Amino acid sequence: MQLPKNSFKHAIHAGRQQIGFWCAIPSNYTTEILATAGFDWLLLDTEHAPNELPNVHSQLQSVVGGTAHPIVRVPWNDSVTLKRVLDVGAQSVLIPMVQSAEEARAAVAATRYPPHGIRGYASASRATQFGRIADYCTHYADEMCVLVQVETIEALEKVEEIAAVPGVDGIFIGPGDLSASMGYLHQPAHPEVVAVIEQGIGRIRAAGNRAGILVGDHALGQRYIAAGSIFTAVGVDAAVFARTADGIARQYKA
Ligand SMILES: O=C(O)C(=O)C[C@H](O)[C@@H](O)CO
Repeated sequence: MQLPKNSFKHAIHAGRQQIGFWCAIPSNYTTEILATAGFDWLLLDTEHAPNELPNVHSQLQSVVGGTAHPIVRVPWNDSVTLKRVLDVGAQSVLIPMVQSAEEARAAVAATRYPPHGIRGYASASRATQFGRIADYCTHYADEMCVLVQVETIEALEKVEEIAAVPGVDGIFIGPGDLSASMGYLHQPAHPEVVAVIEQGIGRIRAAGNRAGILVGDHALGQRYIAAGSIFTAVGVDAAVFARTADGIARQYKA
């Protein structure tokens, strides 16, 4: 068997915009619906969603055949969690709250086998198609995509150093946590936050790395894409479901 190509990684390295959607609902059923909606990538969240590894496994199965490449967000920059998520077949990971180049190096090391890192070896994991991908250990890193989240003002100050860490394929600016760190909790679209995000995207690009963001609003999405965001999540399933349900209920219950 062949190691699957990571369409998302190759696209962002080639400068092709990747439009994504955030799966906060921990369900293989909703993930399957979204995987065939036309997005380029889906974020399977285990940081802020009640989601565990067996369910991530079924979400990864549910996207096969769709258009969207799955990216798993781990709850923390933790080598054990990353090892388990990679073993179950994730080729792309998003790692929250990376505050320095040292933490970014630790994140990359957790995804690489020795001598390049500390990932533990498993002979028959789903990642290797149960041992059927004969050259997995030779080529896995070519198809591995490591995205780190920069989401505080302190981390943004060091973004060039983080961007220079080998193996960091992209830097996602977390607008919610960044706004909180700026004193604007729950105001990710505050003009000062938006200005800092636009500058951050520009600095990541200027440093030769790739920037990503999450927006809940089309105009802001266009603005960040214009600023240089190359992987852009444009909605969150739980929020879309809640707002749509609220609207339908209001039509009858107002
Ligand atoms: O800081 C942020 O913003 C993020 O990291 C995204 C959030 O976790 C959230 O808005 C996704 O629902």
